[in-house]
Amino acid sequence: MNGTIAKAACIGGGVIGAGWVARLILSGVDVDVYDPSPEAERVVAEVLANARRSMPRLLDISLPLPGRLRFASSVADAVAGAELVQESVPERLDLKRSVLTAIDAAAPADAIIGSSTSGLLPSDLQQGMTHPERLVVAHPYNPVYLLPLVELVGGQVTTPETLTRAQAIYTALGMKPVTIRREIEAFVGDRLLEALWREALWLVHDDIASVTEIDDVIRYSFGLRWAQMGLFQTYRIAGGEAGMRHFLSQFGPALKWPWTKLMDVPEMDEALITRIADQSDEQAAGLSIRELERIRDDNLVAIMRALAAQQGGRGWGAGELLRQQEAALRKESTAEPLQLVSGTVPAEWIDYNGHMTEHRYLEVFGNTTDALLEQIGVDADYIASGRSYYTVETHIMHLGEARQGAHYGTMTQILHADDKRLHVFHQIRNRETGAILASAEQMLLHVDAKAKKASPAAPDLLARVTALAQSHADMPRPSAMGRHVGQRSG
Ligand SMILES: NC(=O)C1=CN([C@@H]2O[C@H](COP(=O)(O)OP(=O)(O)OC[C@H]3O[C@@H](n4cnc5c(N)ncnc54)[C@H](O)[C@@H]3O)[C@@H](O)[C@H]2O)C=CC1
Ligand SMILES: C[N+](C)(C)CC(=O)CC(=O)[O-]
Repeated sequence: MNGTIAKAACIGGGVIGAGWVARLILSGVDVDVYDPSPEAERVVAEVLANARRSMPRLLDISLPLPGRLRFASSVADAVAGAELVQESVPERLDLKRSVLTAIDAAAPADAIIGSSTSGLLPSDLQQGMTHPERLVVAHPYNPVYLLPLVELVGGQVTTPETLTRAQAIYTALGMKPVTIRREIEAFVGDRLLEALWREALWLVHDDIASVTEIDDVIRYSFGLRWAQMGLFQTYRIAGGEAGMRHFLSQFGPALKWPWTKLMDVPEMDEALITRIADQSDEQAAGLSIRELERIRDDNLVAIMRALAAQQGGRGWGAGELLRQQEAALRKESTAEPLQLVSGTVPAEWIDYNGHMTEHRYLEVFGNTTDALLEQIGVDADYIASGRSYYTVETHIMHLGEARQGAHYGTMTQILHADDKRLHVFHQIRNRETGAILASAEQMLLHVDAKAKKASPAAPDLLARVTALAQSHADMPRPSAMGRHVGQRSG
């Protein structure tokens, strides 16, 4: 089922609601927001600015053109025409019931209603709704515009069709929906986080460790492990060659030892609050929330892009999801020439002249060629069969400057393809101004990597690349085609 939607409504535009707005807008969905707070527009604008800065850097392909953002005057005004309504008001059952009832009364009959609740039961939220069958808990993780998980939890009267439709909608937003089999308070993620949080509070309460020391224990060890393998797979490995069964037999008894105070939680009195807050202030070292958010976002993008580069470029974990999202976006891209790679010029690409340095252009063109090869079927399996393409010639022309933060996109035209040669013309353009920043004419040769010599491409691959070349045959030939270095223009 195709879950692409055109319009959504976000009721509540705080930390999480604004994150939903950002993910939806940058996924090309029009969003109406309703939030009575006078601060809502500012908060949404600041979170959206963070998302515009980071979300495009996750992928090597352009995100869809952004949707339209509008602030509505009421719930009814916001939900008109919405296919998805995402509720993100404060975690109070009475307030959520009241808001969900108002949404239910005004939303289109086929709209899905998702609640961002961190732990309230969907069956409790459904009380009082006229159409409770369309309510599903859709619990995200902060920042919503970068972390892909959304826990889907149905209530007693949520229909299977609602869950299926919700899966498709959130998947189309580039997310990883995980449907929890039975409702339980705090679902899965927050129950696990709550266990860790309670223990951490005791450690601070009993002055065993400070907030910084606890955070360092997490981020220099299992925090890194959990970013790519979770808990069980990590412990399977920890069991050595005998695997999980050995791990359980060896470490199972520890579960009976008094290692934990989990069944208890320290009194959150003023003394403990002050101690935690003071230590947290010291840990923040003067950085504002927005500065910490940008550091967090840069780190998350780097981790997820690193995961996307694993397994021969097929990706692992959250990185594999990024590759799947890129493939889905490429299928939607009917534009000619091919738009294969996009991104935002990061600070580390800027040289002493204050603009994007030259080798980064070759990096972008190289990524573009890789994306083209992936699209025509030169994937890990094809390469494992001992065949590939080598780039044998590149002529790059620098036509404009790219400054830090510039949003760029590539365009690729196939100039010629035969059984051994693939002649392409890439361009990098500024996606906001349309200015062409650079071009690269490349000749690729299909090779038998074992014999180290040119060889004919596999018939099905040749058919695909020939068809692509034919679809580009009517495009105007680039004026720079065939130029040599130093040739006068005109
Ligand atoms: N902060 C977090 O890390 C996460 C929070 N959540 C859940 O998301 C929901 C919202 O939490 P936050 O965004 O953190 O809270 P928040 O306090 O940052 O935002 C709540 C927003 O709701 C607005 N609001 C209050 N009454 C409203 C009404 N009647 N109609 C429309 N808007 C109204 C407020 O003005 C505020 O902007 C909660 O259910 C929370 O458990 C879920 C995942 C993570
Ligand atoms: C603290 N919290 C319960 C609101 C956290 C969540 O619900 C999920 C998250 O983003 O950690």
